[in-house]
Amino acid sequence: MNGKLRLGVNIDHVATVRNARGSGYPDPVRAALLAAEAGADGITAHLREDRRHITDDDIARLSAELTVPLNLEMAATGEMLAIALRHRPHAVCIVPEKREERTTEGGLDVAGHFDHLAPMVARLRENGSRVSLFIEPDARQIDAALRLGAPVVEFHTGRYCELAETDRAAELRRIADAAALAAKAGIEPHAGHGLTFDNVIPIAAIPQVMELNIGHFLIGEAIFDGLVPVIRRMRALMDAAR
Ligand SMILES: CC(=O)[C@@H](O)[C@H](O)COP(=O)(O)O
Ligand SMILES: NCC(=O)COP(=O)(O)O
Repeated sequence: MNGKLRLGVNIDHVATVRNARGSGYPDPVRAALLAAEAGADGITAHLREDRRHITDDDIARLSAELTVPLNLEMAATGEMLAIALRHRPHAVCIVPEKREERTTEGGLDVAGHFDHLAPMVARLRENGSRVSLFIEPDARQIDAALRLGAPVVEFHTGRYCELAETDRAAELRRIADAAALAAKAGIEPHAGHGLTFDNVIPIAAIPQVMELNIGHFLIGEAIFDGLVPVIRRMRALMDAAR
C-alpha cells in the first residue's frame, strides 16, 4: 500500500458554532468548499443521532455541492443506514455512539457486534459506498473487519493524543502495528481523532496509513489564523512526515 497521505477535513464543529445560536452561520458547507480549495482531499461529517452539530440538511447539501469525496460518519442504526443509502456518500465510516458522551470515546466493537454490522456493511457496499469501521488499533477488531469485508478501517487516535508526549511510544507502536496488520490483510488503514499540529507527525509517518481525518483542532485554530492557512499547515506537516 503506497501513495500520498490524504487529509479529510471534518467540519462538524463549524456546525457546533452555528447551532449554539440556531443561526444560519457559520455554514459548514461553505467551510467544506473552502477546505477543499485549501487542499483537503475529502470532507468528513458525523451525523450524530442527537444532531448536536451536523444536520440532515447539511448532509443533503454536502452531497449535492461537494467536489471532493464525502466521508459520512454514523452510528450503526437503521435510521442512519437509510440516510446513507439515500445519499450514497463516497465513504461511510461506522462509529460507536453514546448520547451522553462529549465526543467519540473509543472504537467500535466490531467483533462484539458482528452479526448486527454484517448486513449493514453488505448493504452499504452494494449501494456503492466505501465502508470504513472506526476501531481501536486491536488485532481482534481488525480480524472482525476483515471477516465483514470492510475495505477500510480508521484507527481511533484519541488515546494517543491524550497522552503526554513522553508517554506516547507504546500507543504509537500499537497504532503502527495495527496499521501494518490491516494493510497486510488488504484493508486500507486510516486514522483520526484529536490530532493537532503537535501530535500529527508520528501518526502521519506510519507508512501504511493512507488518510487522516482531522476536525476539532483545525476548526478551533481557524478562529485565530483562518481555515485556509491552518489546513495548509496541517497538509505541510503531513507531507513532511512521509
Ligand atoms: C468519530 C469521530 O472521531 C469524529 O466524528 C469526531 O468525534 C467529531 O465528532 P464529535 O466531536 O461529535 O465526537
Ligand atoms: N474520525 C475522526 C474525525 O473525523 C475528526 O476527529 P477530531 O479531529 O474532530 O477529533
